[in-house]
Amino acid sequence: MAGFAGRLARCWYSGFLRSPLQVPALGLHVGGPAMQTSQKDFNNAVSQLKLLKEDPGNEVKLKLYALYKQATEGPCNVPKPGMLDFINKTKWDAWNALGSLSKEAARQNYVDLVSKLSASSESPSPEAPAADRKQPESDSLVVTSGDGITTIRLNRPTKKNALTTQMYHDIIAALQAASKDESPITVLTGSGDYFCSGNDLTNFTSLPAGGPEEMARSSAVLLRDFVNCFIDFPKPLVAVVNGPAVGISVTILGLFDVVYATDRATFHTPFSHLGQSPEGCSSYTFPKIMGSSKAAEMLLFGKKLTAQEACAQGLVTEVFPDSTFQKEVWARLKAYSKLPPNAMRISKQIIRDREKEKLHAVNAEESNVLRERWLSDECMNAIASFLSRKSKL
Ligand SMILES: CCCC/C=C/CC(=O)SCCNC(=O)CCNC(=O)[C@H](O)C(C)(C)COP(=O)(O)OP(=O)(O)OC[C@H]1O[C@@H](n2cnc3c(N)ncnc32)[C@H](O)[C@@H]1OP(=O)(O)O
Repeated sequence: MAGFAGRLARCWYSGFLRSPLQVPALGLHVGGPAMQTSQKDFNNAVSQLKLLKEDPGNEVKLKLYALYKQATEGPCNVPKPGMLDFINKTKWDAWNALGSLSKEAARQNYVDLVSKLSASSESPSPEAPAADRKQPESDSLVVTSGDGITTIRLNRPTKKNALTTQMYHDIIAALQAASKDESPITVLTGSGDYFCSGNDLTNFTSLPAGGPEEMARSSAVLLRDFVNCFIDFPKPLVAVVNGPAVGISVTILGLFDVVYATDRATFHTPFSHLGQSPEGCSSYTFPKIMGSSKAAEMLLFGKKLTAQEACAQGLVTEVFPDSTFQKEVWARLKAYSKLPPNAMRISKQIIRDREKEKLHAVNAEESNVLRERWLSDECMNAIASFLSRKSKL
């Protein structure tokens, strides 16, 4: 709570929402006779917001921001921030989208929203955490164990399973727990039609107090820690690639033991398009797996591979028809999970251990290079462009 309240106190929020049209689309009051919210109710709601136990997420915070500005200052009449100032531009867009909504209606909507948030943050969690496993902090990751398999499922299908900062932390924790649990095999997969669309590009818009440099520094540390967990994972690690994969969800595949893919999957690392550079040890594993020129076509030019192509180049172990993918893959993994677990661990160790030191060094170097890249104009422009919906990769 201290973190969230602290951030609110600092300025309210530095997050992001792409479409300003979502604000009026949320069923908020637009005027009419039932406006009875007093200034006191509004002030109480402002104070109540600081007591929320959970961060309500960027979209809600943006809505709150717009309503607060409309309630206190009326319709937006300040100049629109420049195109590259994308955080302030998005805040401006959200406020501006409220149009001529009256101050009273904005106050009412603000109070209603805070009251809804307070009620949901007080209700008990519907699922008790499993006794033997710390559950992920967010619903965007689901970890289950059964039939000798621990499954880590990316569960943010409406955002194509893009990885939020919280999800990186949750995956690290899930891998650490899985490395010690009873299941002989660990699987990473996704919910919905995508495996994963890579790093959530809005991660870069929540600027900490230390500004972009601090954001780049902490992201580089997080990236290094995240990838290290894959390098060090001691048991058979299998990717069940249920759909297209982008960015870091492709690069880390070089650190998996086996990769099964549906024939709908594609593999795409648009780093140059984003003004970024390779991570996940791909600058080392991809040339080893597919040869340097095929690796360069993916990592430099962002060539998108079909599942069949990725299989031909050794990144994917086997491709299955989408109609039978889940059935075939899980049946096979269930059978593999009955093999003697110690033999599998030791075999993995002997295959992977001599590479570990090199992989850690590569990971550290890639993370450092990316730290610089994230501060470059090329990268900032590419992210601004994605967020303002001008480009799709
Ligand atoms: C701290 C560690 C940092 C590690 C760094 C890693 C580098 C990378 O991973 S680079 C790769 C980053 N990923 C991308 O550039 C992909 C961006 N997304 C897209 O190009 C497209 O969304 C898509 C091709 C993946 C899917 O296109 P499609 O038309 O099918 O669906 P959309 O309408 O675009 O997407 C639905 C929904 O999901 C949001 N979304 C998808 N991917 C991302 C993402 N990576 N970051 C943030 N949001 C994403 C998309 O904006 C849509 O949201 P709305 O419904 O709210 O508009």
